[in-house]
Amino acid sequence: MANIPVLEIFGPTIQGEGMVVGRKTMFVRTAGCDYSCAWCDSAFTWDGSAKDDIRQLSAHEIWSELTQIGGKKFDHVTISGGNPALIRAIGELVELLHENGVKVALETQGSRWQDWFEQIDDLTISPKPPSSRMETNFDVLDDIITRLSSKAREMAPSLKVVVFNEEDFHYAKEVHARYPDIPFFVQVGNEDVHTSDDGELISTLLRKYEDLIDRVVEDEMMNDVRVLPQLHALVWGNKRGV
Ligand SMILES: C[S@@+](CC[C@H](N)C(=O)[O-])C[C@H]1O[C@@H](n2cnc3c(N)ncnc32)[C@H](O)[C@@H]1O
Ligand SMILES: Nc1nc2[nH]cc(C(=O)O)c2c(=O)[nH]1
Ligand code: SF4
Ligand SMILES: [Mg+2]
Repeated sequence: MANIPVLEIFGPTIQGEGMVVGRKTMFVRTAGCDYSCAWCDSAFTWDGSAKDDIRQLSAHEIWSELTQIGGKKFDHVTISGGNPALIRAIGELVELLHENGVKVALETQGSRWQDWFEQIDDLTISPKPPSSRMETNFDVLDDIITRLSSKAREMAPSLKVVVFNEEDFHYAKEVHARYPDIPFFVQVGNEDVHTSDDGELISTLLRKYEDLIDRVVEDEMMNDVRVLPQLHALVWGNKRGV
């Protein structure tokens, strides 16, 4: 059985972002990313700083740890990273979770396709705006969206763009216009992913949330859009494992 590089397994907590915000869930965070976003809040997954903490686990070992930590207090698991879409073996984990009656969400940036995407219940694709200093390959993204849209399934993907500035907002509008039928979310960017001053961070994030709401409210191209903060950041700041 192929192994999966894992950095964190935690929960139950709530999904703090996007299409199933507020949903009680466990998290599995994989190691490794094909991007290096300037403002990544999980840079330890790819910058080498946590390389000694990476564990190569089988799907069964991950399931066993999920139940050890979460007991019977969960029926939903979110796989994030890093970019979990780099790892083919996650297909086995998705299958195992489903066999156990657990729903599965995925967080990925839309730079790589995996056949197991079609099995994901809540799939969030988060293409990266200019402030990240990453370049979106729209050929790849078009292909992913086409494949997911052509499936007559209950599962529908969503798009989530993090916005830090005017240029990012413009990028978000382009992405929404390109895929008008995909549920679209804009998310407040956290500019200070290292501070432990929760009070200061939370008031800044709430101010930025209001700014982002204002932008969306005033823009006729952004009518069918949801605006969200990272709920977990408002509750726990930059704390890891929540
Ligand atoms: C750490 S990423 C891991 C999954 C995948 N690599 C991706 O980027 O979609 C999880 C989510 O956090 C978002 N994110 C990362 N850093 C952020 C920050 N500083 N502020 C707001 N959202 C951030 C990403 O855009 C993504 O939607
Ligand atoms: N509570 C909580 N919600 C989240 N939504 C996306 C997360 C991520 O890091 O991918 C995340 C996370 O790390 N914690
Ligand atoms: S794609 Fe996701 S994990 Fe990778 S660097 Fe960007 S935000 Fe971080
Ligand atoms: Mg996070």
